[in-house]
Amino acid sequence: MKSEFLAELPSSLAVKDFGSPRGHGIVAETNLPAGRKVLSKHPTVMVPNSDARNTTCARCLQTVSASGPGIAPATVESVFPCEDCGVTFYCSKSCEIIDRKRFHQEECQILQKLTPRIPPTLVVLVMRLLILEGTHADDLFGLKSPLLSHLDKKFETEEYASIALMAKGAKEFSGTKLPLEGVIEIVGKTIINAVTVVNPLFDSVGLMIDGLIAMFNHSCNPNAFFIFEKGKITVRTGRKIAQGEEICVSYIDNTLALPNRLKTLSQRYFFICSCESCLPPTGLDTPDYRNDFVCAKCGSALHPYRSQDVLSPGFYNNYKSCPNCGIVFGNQPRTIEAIDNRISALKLHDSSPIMTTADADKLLAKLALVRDLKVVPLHRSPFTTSIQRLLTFHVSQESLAIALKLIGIEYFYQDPVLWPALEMQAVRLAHMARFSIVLLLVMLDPTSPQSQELASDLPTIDLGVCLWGLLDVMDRLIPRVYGENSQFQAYLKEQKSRFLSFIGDDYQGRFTSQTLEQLRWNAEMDKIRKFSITWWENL
Ligand SMILES: C[S@@+](CC[C@H](N)C(=O)[O-])C[C@H]1O[C@@H](n2cnc3c(N)ncnc32)[C@H](O)[C@@H]1O
Repeated sequence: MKSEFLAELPSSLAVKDFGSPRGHGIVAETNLPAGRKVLSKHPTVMVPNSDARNTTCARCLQTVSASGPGIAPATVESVFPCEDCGVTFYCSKSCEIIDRKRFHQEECQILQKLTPRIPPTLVVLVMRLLILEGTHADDLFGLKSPLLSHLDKKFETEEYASIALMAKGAKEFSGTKLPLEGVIEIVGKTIINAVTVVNPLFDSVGLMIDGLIAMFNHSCNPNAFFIFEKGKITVRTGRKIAQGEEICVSYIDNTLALPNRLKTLSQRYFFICSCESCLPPTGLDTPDYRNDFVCAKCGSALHPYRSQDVLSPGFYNNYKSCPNCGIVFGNQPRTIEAIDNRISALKLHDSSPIMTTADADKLLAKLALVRDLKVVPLHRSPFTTSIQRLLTFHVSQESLAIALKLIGIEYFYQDPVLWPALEMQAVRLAHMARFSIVLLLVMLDPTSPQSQELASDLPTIDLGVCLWGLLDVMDRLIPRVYGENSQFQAYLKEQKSRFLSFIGDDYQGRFTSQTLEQLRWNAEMDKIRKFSITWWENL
């Protein structure tokens, strides 16, 4: 496979053709240890989310604050608008000059005409690709290469109609000379190959596309992950990878149970996953806890969903009775299929992407109904995904009391089951960071109604010890996950000094001179666990 963008592939990696339907992927050319940076580059094209353009630099996607004041790590002090269009913002003159040269010169005129109706993020991304297409003969981002677009599968579907519509818009706005079919192909490739850019707390800040990065295939049990800092995307190994092994990342929320993952991947990326977590069992598998249910009678875990043909109606048949207490689940209502149907009928994620307090309350009430089925463990979807959504909402609203309750569920009942090893889990770090920030906000403003509510519910807890322990554990983990001198580490240090200056000189020694064991960190944290689970059980 020859393409300009492949020139940037380091010698420790190679492109391999796996044939149809998987296509190309990246394999290790040497043994790689866990935590190794395997690739780091500025993506070919990035765009900030449309609703965050005025807080995000269009060139490097660093933000003033991504979601909610005081919560998300602000990676730049300020951004300023382009003087001509006023729509695109930059963090520095150098970002503006580079961006203007590559895209914005042309894009600026388009945006001036379109203001105030700025197209959706994906269309802006495609317009930027079209600008590059018009100015570079080389195949900079793999558009002329065999990158998959899956247009054949979408033809005559609703998705195809919406792709054609987006392509029409992008063609018209950009004034490209490419025929419509060519633009449709680019939109198709963009949908399959674009990557969501997130900050260290996993809030989405924009979209990017890059030919080389697009070569990484998906696994529901990935051995590598992406991180984004200072305008660059970096691929790091999450565990040891042997020479010849494929390097895969996860495209989706991989806390989902198998049927939900398959559905998401086929709807969003148009493929049936062939990773080890989705393939038929080998007989040597360890249980995949994401697929668990619980026997309502005896409470023991059931590990279903390892079947020859996961998409057939017979898929659920191997779980008709509890292997522990022997109770026969019968035809209804407790077969796994029936449970899944009841959960789907609740339409948990029917609400619009913008959540309101009423939506959040409704979602929580529906989750209580799922809890009452007594067969879905807390670490299984839909709890994982829904609790994430609720947390993002409540943290952005600074509803700290409910946020802390939800965080307790996530931290004590979901993460340790789904990601038992703390090391190399960017997602666990993100959750710990969010946990620590919520605690810090409660402590910084003890007179707020939210803090008062927590103080009356948790009168005997030492929040300072809980917070200090989290910061301490993260301090040790961040360099392994993000590498040395990361922005995330600097952000964490800032939080540590905020905390230390808040408690004052007289008390600092208590924290800095004692181990977490001496501080009885686990015992204090356990109070948050009990507080959360009691709230959840009585919801
Ligand atoms: C971002 S591209 C990855 C590069 C792609 N293999 C290619 O040759 O262009 C995503 C596409 O690769 C394929 N793919 C990625 N991961 C896969 C997996 N685990 N199982 C099957 N196909 C996969 C799917 O066709 C998917 O839509």
